[in-house]
Amino acid sequence: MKGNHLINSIYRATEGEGVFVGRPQIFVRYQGCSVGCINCDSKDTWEFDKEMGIDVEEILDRVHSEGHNGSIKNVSITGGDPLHPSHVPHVLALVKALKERGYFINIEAAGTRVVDEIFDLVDYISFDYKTPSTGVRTPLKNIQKMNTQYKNKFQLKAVISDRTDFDSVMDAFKGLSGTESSLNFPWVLTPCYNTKEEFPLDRFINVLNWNEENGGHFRVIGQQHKWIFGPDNKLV
Ligand SMILES: Nc1nc2[nH]cc(C(=O)O)c2c(=O)[nH]1
Ligand code: SF4
Ligand SMILES: [Mg+2]
Repeated sequence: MKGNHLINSIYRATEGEGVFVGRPQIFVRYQGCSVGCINCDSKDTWEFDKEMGIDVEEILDRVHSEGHNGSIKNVSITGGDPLHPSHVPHVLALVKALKERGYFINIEAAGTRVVDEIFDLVDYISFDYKTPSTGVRTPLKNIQKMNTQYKNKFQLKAVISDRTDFDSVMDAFKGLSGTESSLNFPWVLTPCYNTKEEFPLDRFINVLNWNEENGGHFRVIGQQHKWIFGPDNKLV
């Protein structure tokens, strides 16, 4: 181990998900996740492998070189689960160092934890709403907290495998509508594109139709990188 940041990979690619789709950025992917989503597309990132430890200076060097020597200033911190308690102090140090160097930072949050010390410093949070097909739950109180504290700097992303998943997002939307004065953040539905499957055209069309038939509250945004490179490619 050469440092405390367990890192799976650092690479330049184009954002393939959510409201920033199409934007070039550098991904810093932490290694280690204990959330356990059934349909996770990056199970290779689950193990907390100490051999993958590097230090913050090395991350900063690689972010700089991957970003064409500092010309790309968008970074997305993902995983794995960058908000696992064992990653948090290291992610916090990385976020501070990147902010000092003028980077815009998005963090991918699994929806299971709201981590104020990190969320206060990053520019944007892509917060998951875990649907039934994941086997994991996002408590509504987490979304309420995001809506109160991080207005204008987060999106809610939900992977949709089937109608049950769509209905659970509708239930969350209706449940929160009763308690919140506004729900003005983007609700993004991501039609699930599993590893080793063909592009799921029928599922995609179903999600579009369910959204249209139920008030059109959500934005349906697929995983563009999987259309281009396939669902099993890494570093894209
Ligand atoms: N292109 C691309 N965009 C992404 N947005 C979020 C990703 C993730 O794995 O967290 C991801 C990813 O793996 N690739
Ligand atoms: S939180 Fe992310 S990396 Fe962890 S199991 Fe779920 S989808 Fe996979
Ligand atoms: Mg991915």
